[in-house]
Amino acid sequence: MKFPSKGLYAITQTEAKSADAIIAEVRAALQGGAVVIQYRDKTTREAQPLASALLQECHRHHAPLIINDDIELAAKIGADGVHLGRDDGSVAAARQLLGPKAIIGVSCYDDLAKAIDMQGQGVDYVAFGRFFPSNSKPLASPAHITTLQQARQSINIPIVAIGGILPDNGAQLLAAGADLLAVIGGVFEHDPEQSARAYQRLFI
Ligand SMILES: Cc1ncc(COP(=O)(O)OP(=O)(O)O)c(N)n1
Ligand SMILES: Cc1ncsc1CCOP(=O)(O)O
Repeated sequence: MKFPSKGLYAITQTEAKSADAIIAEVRAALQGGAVVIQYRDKTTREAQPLASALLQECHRHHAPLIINDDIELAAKIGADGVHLGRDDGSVAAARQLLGPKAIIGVSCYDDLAKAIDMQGQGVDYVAFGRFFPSNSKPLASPAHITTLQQARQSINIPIVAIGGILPDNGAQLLAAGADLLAVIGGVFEHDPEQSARAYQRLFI
């Protein structure tokens, strides 16, 4: 499945939630208009059954499921792609295991040179952030809106912004050059369907 060129990229919140609750929340976010889902699980639960159920749910809504960190899990369940951070393995390894059609995204934090390098390595999107303080990842280091503006000039794959993004602070990131807004708390700490709708209105 192709990575969307714009829209809400919703990332699961998994701590202290049952698999059924996570599936129901993801379904609601998709109904509200999320165009991509990322399964991000820092718990010790057995990931494969939940990730497979989320993949089915995503495909019912024609949205790709991206697996955070874990290339092997993505391969095992046939996910649409993987998101790689600093310590999560190379783009080449992911491409080799997942194949030419897989979506590969990378965290570039506040580093435009890295994003340009990653684009050259054939990734499908680059992500910058965090732009605002994030309860979901309080120690994430800050990125500057000027980085998004510069990225817009030199990057021609989708640009994702992340970190503390709410319906009322997201528009400035889109104006600066982001194509997609990646969100955990703003969607999953509230009514996910209504929240997703509020983000979706930023893209109309
Ligand atoms: C879309 C998107 N952007 C950035 C991140 C952060 O990834 P990473 O730096 O690997 O940190 P963790 O998410 O693993 O804590 C992301 N997950 N998704
Ligand atoms: C995973 C990650 N990386 C940088 S900020 C962040 C968390 C984003 O979550 P929220 O939308 O709740 O701030």
